[in-house]
Amino acid sequence: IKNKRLYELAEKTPSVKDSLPLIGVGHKFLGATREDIYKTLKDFSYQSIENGGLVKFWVGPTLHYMITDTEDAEVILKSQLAKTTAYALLGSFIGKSTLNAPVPVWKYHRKILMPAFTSKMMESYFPTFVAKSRTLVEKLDEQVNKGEFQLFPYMSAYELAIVCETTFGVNVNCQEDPNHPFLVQVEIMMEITSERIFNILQHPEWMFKLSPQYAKFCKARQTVNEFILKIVETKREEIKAKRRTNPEGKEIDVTESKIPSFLELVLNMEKDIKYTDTELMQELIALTLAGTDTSAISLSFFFELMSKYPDVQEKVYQELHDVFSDSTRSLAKEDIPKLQYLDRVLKESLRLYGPSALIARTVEQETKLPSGHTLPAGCDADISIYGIHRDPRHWGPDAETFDPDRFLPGKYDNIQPCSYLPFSNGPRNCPGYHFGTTTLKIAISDVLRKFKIVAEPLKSRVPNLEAKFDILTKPLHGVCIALERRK
Ligand code: HEM
Repeated sequence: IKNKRLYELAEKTPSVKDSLPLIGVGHKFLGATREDIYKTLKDFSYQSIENGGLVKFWVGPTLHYMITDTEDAEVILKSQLAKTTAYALLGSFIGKSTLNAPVPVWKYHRKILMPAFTSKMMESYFPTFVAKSRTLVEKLDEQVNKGEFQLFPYMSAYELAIVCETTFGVNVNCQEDPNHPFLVQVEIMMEITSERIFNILQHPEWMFKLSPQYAKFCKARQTVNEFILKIVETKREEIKAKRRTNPEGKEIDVTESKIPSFLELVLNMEKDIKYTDTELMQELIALTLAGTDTSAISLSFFFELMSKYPDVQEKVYQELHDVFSDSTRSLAKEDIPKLQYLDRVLKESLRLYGPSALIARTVEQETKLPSGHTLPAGCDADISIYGIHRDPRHWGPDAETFDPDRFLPGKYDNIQPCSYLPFSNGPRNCPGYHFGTTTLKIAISDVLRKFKIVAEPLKSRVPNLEAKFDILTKPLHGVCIALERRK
């Protein structure tokens, strides 16, 4: 009786195929591998496109809508800010932080976080981005002419080094070891949690505790927590050492002239900011996850595409050569607008293989959508970025084709705002957009000037790269490429 309205409205929308009474599509997820989950979500996205942008499915008692209509997506992303149970499960390691917190907590966290992403901060981060990219090139150089190797760990270590030094103000030397324990253990937690999201039997904490993965999860969480706590302690000590008492007996920070990192800002204002030690640790883990994995995946898919399409790689290289000539200097801020082709290739790579294939919101108030459908309060609205980025209505009949020139000025100008969503949209969009794209462009410009990325080229312009659902979309078997040094 309580859910009468929900059932009434659900009846009005077509369902995905193969839905069963009571369990809905639960059977498709139970015991499924992360590759199977990715395939099922892809399949639902295509069914949503075929149905004009919206399709429903039940996972047990929870009603979901898979949305690929861009105007509907915009309304949801701008009006519904609460995240779903799936994000709450991330709470086992990030508590209630910016990424997944309920709306009132999120508002507070986001306000504290945003000063770390101003353009002044971005400028202050630039030298760190460049230094870490140089180290990345040095590390990759060790792999030249040694055959195929896994690229992803190098990309993760590069992005982790950047996040730690810029937002925490600490150099963690993780590029020395691409299999850094923090990165390995974070991956384990993400794997276990993504399987848990689609296994409703493991949603209650006590059931999860009985599962065989729980011990492995706890061990991984401990390593990650210790890594972050050590950073906080190091920083606290540094700040203490730099504080002096002025003649009026007031404590002053002698590092005032330097732009403080996010962590320094928080620790300097500890009396005003209401974070407990655990909350601060969890917020930092969330920030590290949000900043490291997304960018590392984006870079890995980008380089994989370059290995599959050598002609595109060559054009990127030619453009870099036109801008830098034979100089070995790194990218400067002023070079970015000159690299128009690189920008198009990166946009196209993020369209087809962005790290977020799906974002979800809980619909808290009944919402009428521009398409005419009404979503009931209490359902989950799943915005399929995967589907929106491949919908022929926005991207034409060749939507699946890898074609950077679809982003040429003139062609791209008329695209609707929510047709391109690698960084989401609305108040809970990605605050790290500039940060992320700048780290990507610096690494790409350094790596592609120094090396040719080699793998078996693809004959088809439809890449069909294999992927899996690990909360984010990751390459199924990593990215295996070889490197040749350019003359
Ligand atoms: C290519 C790189 C990146 C991509 C594609 C990306 C994508 C996204 C997307 C799609 C969301 C929305 C998630 C959702 O609604 O469920 C998001 C949120 C977020 N991202 Fe990024 N991101 C990237 C880099 C970064 C970086 C470098 C940082 C920080 C250093 C960052 C910090 C965050 C945070 C804190 C949120 C949560 C925002 C909120 O809920 O208010 N991201 N990102």
